Amino acid sequence: MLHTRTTPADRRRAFREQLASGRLVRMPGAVNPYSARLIQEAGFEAVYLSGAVLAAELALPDIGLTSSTEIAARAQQIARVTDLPALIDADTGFGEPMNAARTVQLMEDAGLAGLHLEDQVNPKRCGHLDGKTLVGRAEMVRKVRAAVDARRDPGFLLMARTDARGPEGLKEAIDRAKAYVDAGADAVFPEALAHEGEFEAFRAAVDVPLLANMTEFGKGPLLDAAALENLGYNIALYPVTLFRLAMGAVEDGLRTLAADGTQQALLPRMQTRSRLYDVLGYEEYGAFDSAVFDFTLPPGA
Ligand SMILES: C[C@](O)(C(=O)O)[C@H](CC(=O)O)C(=O)O
Ligand SMILES: [Mg+2]
Repeated sequence: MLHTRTTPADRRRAFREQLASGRLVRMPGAVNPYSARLIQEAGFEAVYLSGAVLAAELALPDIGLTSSTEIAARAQQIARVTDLPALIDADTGFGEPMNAARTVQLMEDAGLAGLHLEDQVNPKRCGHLDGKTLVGRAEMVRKVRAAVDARRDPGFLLMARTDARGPEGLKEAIDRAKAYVDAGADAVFPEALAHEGEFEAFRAAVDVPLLANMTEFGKGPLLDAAALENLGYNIALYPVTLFRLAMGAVEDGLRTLAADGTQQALLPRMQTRSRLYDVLGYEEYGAFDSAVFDFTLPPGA
């Protein structure tokens, strides 16, 4: 009811334990606080806050237009309603190393379990597009060091993402990942690996927990959870999956509503009123005031 019963420290500890367990952490991207509760209820281990989704929900492309304070505010709303650890996509850290340092503290304060920073220049782009440009390795190392220095809770996970595979090849991606780990990154996100063999090579070369980005319509294969666990990956990321599903349903629904002049045909595809109230824990609010839950819903509602 109302909010989570766990503290950010509890969730950071749980996340570290999950990553050390050798079991795959399945991490769908939330589209809003409500969907974070659905992710938890469906039995997933962690929640992601995707930069692409945070931008798209503001009807913006994923090119680094959102600000750190803007996404921290959204992150706090999401972290507040789930007991799952939440990892946020902090893009390039929103500027120079000192901006990345401030971003770390904002995300700690938002109650998240960790963040990732990537080595693209600004304006950045989706990691699965062509034409990416990277900052120099030394500059990204400075950014990672600044993030590590700024972190106040050692439980907060700092993940480095390298976008090098596309523009510079697998070897450069591995070398950069190692440099970022030496600079203090706790985990690595190798973006846009092309096939299973590359996932394997990356795992063999890098010693820290690894994230596998299973984004749809991208450059890589959609490996299933069993395959990723066998490959030794620690996190399976489904960053934009719920957003794409939800928006697909919204578009279909709008077409039907416009064509039929009524939403009658859509009812079987809708979440019902009673299911909505279940997810919200509506009934439990009667513990504060019995008058808030003293009604019955009609059958089928
Ligand atoms: C993971 C990602 O950074 C995101 O913002 O969710 C994106 C996902 C996408 O655009 O499909 C990325 O891979 O760059
Ligand atoms: Mg992103």
